[in-house]
Amino acid sequence: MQDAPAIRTIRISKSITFSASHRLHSKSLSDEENKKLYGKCNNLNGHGHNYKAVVTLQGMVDPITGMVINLTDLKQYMEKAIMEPLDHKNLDKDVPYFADVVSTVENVAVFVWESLQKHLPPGLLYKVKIDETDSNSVVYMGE
Ligand SMILES: Nc1nc2c(c(=O)[nH]1)N=C([C@H](O)[C@H](O)COP(=O)(O)OP(=O)(O)OP(=O)(O)O)CN2
Ligand SMILES: [Zn+2]
Repeated sequence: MQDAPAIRTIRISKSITFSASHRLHSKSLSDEENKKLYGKCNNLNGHGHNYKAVVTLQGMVDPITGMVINLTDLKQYMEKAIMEPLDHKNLDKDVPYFADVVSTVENVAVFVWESLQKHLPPGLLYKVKIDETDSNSVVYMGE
């Protein structure tokens, strides 16, 4: 008799890049306070980034398919949840979520998490990492 196959938990990641412009500005602060806090990032013209989003899922490896998720399917979910709403957008003007939420990289990560939760099969999302520049990045795990 054969042993039952081990049920293993794996974390699997896929990354994409998207380009977007934004301006750091809080509606809860005066213009002067905004300028003092955000400096050049509060300039009216805004500025752009090539963001990188790394999405990590955690789940069981299906013993039949050998997969936690088909990475081709994950790519489609990321297109819907990340590329469609954010790529080549002005975050503050084009994305309703950021109308009253400051478009920091922290809040971009929360947006991406919440958007993915609407598109992915339940219970799989583990971690979202957003690189805003080569030197600035955040990790959000839904806490
Ligand atoms: N907590 C946060 N602080 C800042 C954010 C942010 O999203 N969260 N964003 C900015 C700016 O928008 C900008 O994206 C980054 O600014 P900065 O790090 O000063 O960028 P530089 O390219 O000039 O920095 P280097 O480290 O020299 O690459 C600011 N703060
Ligand atoms: Zn910025």
